[in-house]
Amino acid sequence: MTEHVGIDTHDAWVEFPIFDAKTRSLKKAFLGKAGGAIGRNTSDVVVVEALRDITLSLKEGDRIGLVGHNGAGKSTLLRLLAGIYEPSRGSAQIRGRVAPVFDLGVGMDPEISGYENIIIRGLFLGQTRKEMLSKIDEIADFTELGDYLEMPLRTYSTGMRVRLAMGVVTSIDPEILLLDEGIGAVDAEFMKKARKRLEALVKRSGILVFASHSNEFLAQLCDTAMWIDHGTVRMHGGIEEVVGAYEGPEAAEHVARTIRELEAENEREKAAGA
Ligand SMILES: Nc1ncnc2c1ncn2[C@@H]1O[C@H](COP(=O)(O)OP(=O)(O)OP(=O)(O)O)[C@@H](O)[C@H]1O
Repeated sequence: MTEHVGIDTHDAWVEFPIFDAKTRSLKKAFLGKAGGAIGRNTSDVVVVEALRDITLSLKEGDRIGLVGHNGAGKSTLLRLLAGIYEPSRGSAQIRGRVAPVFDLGVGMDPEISGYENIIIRGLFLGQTRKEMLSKIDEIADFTELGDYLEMPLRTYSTGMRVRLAMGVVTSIDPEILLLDEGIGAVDAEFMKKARKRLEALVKRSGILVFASHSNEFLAQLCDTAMWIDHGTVRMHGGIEEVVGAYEGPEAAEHVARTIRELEAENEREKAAGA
């Protein structure tokens, strides 16, 4: 039986043709320190091979973090999973309602107020105006933006925009949540609150895929990790193990400590609530 919510990609590639590249002498795929390989396709056009041979299977309850160098392909993978990019080779099958929290500008209008943007972003994510109106007070409370919600969005800082986007996304029950780096722009206290909502959301159903350079955030939100290296999957496993292989033992210890602290905090909250 096919599960209702799931992600399956098979040998998926994403290539960007670059028609104005000045690399006439380029014969073979070239690998730099940052970025995907630069090569040529069958029509001899220069292409950036942002993702190569990505085979990945995620099911309900999976919370996966993406790590890797600049230009490794993390954001491209999120866009592939969001259906923004089609694989140029191979296949990608996404089942479930997807909510991407990146490109914070998408589905938002800088000239209208925070309140109006909450509605607009909800519509962009497939909600009706009526549904959004019934949730708007709760979302407004969650964002803690107060009177700023009456102000045009262009007056907001990055972190304030992320608060708005997180409020909308966690209120609409997406089945697949795709988060990019940008959410690191919120302060520690808000992150704690957002994490609780995200955890609850992922528990209710759902899959989380989160690309970040912050091991702290990764440890807080994910339970497995995938190391993307020059567009390919280098390693997929427990978060501590993958961060350790990518960054070394100190980073792995930081992850382990963060997980222990979270567990202790959850225990304390449980005891206080009992
Ligand atoms: N629209 C595009 N056109 C051409 N090349 C692109 C495009 N988007 C991404 N790339 C290339 O694809 C590769 C992967 O980029 P991507 O943004 O996915 O990396 P990333 O792992 O998210 O990096 P970072 O950690 O720096 O955000 C890079 O080589 C980049 O140059």
